[in-house]
Amino acid sequence: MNIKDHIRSIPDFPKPGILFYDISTLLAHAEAWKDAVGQLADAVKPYKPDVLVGIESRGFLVAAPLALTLGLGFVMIRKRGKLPGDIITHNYDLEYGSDTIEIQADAIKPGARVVVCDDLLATGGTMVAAINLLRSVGAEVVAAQFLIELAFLKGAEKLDVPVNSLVSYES
Ligand SMILES: O=P(O)(O)OC[C@H]1O[C@H](OP(=O)(O)OP(=O)(O)O)[C@H](O)[C@@H]1O
Ligand SMILES: Nc1ncnc2[nH]cnc12
Repeated sequence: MNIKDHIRSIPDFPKPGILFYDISTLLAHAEAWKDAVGQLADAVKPYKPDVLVGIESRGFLVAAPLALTLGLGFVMIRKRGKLPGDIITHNYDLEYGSDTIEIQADAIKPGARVVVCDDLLATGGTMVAAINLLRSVGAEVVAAQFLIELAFLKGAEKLDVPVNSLVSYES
């Protein structure tokens, strides 16, 4: 199964000059998606995680089925103001402006081995922020797992954990 055959690229979204890699077509194809989740499971298993974390929102689509497949719990990192109860917040800078992500304070046991999952690695800013947030609650981040890596943006160079992706694009 070639996963790239099920990913659609759409030019000029969300703005002119950006090529958007759309996973809707992969998600809609049960056989291809099952195969992709199996490949993700094979990639993540060697890190022996205690728990998987997904980054809102497309990261949830990757982390939740993967956690079920591996028999692990799944924890959400969400954007500002979405999580109830005691929350730990992390603010981070973007090219223009800033953003905030959050996790529930009791979601991760101190020292837990965590693999963080997202659908796509672009500049790496989102994953750097997620790793910093997880470390602030005592997680041991053992890997970052993606479905897609936009290798030409060199986001992996910003990450100080092992980085895995199922498919990579050079432009
Ligand atoms: O490596 P980066 O440059 O940080 O970009 C990658 C992030 O961008 C996308 O999320 P988006 O903010 O579009 O949110 P969504 O998942 O809710 O669509 C994608 O799902 C990653 O989380
Ligand atoms: N080019 C892209 N395609 C899909 N999702 C993205 N998230 C950030 N950059 C993206």
